[in-house]
Amino acid sequence: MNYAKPRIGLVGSQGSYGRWLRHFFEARMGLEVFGRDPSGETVLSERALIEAVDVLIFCAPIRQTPAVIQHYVKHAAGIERKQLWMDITSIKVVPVAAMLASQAQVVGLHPMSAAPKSPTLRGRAMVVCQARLDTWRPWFEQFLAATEADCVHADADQHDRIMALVQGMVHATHMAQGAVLRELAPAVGGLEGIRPFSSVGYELDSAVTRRILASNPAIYQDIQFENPYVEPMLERLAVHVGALCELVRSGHDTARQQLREKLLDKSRVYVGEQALAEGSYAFERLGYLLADLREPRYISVFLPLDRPGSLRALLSAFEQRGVNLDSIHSSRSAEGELLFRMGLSRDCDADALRDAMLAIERDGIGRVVEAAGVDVSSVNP
Ligand SMILES: NC(=O)c1ccc[n+]([C@@H]2O[C@H](COP(=O)([O-])OP(=O)(O)OC[C@H]3O[C@@H](n4cnc5c(N)ncnc54)[C@H](O)[C@@H]3O)[C@@H](O)[C@H]2O)c1
Ligand SMILES: O=C(O)C(=O)C[C@]1(C(=O)O)C=C[C@@H](O)C=C1
Repeated sequence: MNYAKPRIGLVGSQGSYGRWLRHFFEARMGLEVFGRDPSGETVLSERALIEAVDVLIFCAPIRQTPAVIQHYVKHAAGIERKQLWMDITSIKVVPVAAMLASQAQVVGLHPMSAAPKSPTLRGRAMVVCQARLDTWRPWFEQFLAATEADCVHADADQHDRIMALVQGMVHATHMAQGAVLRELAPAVGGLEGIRPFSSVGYELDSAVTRRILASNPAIYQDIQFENPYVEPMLERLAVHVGALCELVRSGHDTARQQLREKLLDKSRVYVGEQALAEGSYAFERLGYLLADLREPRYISVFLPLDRPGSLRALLSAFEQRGVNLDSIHSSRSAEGELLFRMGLSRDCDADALRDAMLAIERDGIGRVVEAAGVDVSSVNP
């Protein structure tokens, strides 16, 4: 076993996380990566893949993963004894138990986001279920540090119970919102007709719903069906929505009182004052952020030089020309490129802005990626 520079095997190497992990291990950790995937990477047989690697990672679809792992356990037949096997499945009990049937050391992982466009998992949580870890521990610690994820340790059962709430409940309620919108929105102008009426809450929920609908449907299907703690959660959800419907239908003052007690007062006490205040403030801050991002006058600039002072140089290009900025956010393009997005005040002078944009390009401060809401058509960055 090469504990210092292990060879990595990816089962499901052509999928969205498989491709991200390959790049991560090669570019961030300098490791050699081998893969197998029925859609496009079949040079190595299962057995040949196991023989070629020190660390094997399962990143296959949720529903298929337990059977895929069992298949690899059978093919390995003991040669995996000194290896480390891991998986990144959104469910943990069954895949981890399947890996434990091998003789390898075993860790279950669950990154709490889709494969990011960034090279690491910085700022995202990752659940770590250390099931059988011994000689691989030092390398494993290095690996976790390299991911830059906010790691939280749990056993597999605790993970699945918590995910019924963090994922099962959030996905279920938003899939239901999608279905209700599909049924009721057409009568009130459709989604475009509703948009100008948005509250912050609607905008946030609508973003979650659209994210789910835009993503791989198998993930959302499998999380509902494969996590055994989801069904009891759905029952509670149905009880509360059903009860609310009954209360509203009855329309009595006592029903109003019951709504307040059951769905507001009791939960308010449960959440506690401090968490309520923090959540309420987070909502307000997201509201300001959404307002800034909705601002129709803005420019987005990519700063190629990641070094102290480059933001100051950018800002001084505006300052020197008297261009007033309403907001500034570091953000990412849809392709994952780090950008500074600056909201421009309503009285922004187009000539001064054009001049600032030319200076940003000419002086090598940055690249203007987008300019909107002010006519700067004569600029040719
Ligand atoms: N996408 C997310 O948001 C996300 C987040 C965290 C964890 N995960 C987990 O990562 C895993 C992969 O998700 P993804 O988004 O990359 O899915 P994906 O569908 O993009 O990729 C899965 C890959 O597995 C391959 N595959 C199918 N059967 C296989 C087999 N028998 N052997 C080897 N490969 C096989 C498929 O061809 C596909 O390329 C899932 O278990 C999922 O729960 C996904
Ligand atoms: O789309 C995203 O970025 C997600 O966070 C996807 C999401 C989720 O919605 O919980 C979906 C499945 C994975 O197990 C982890 C995260």
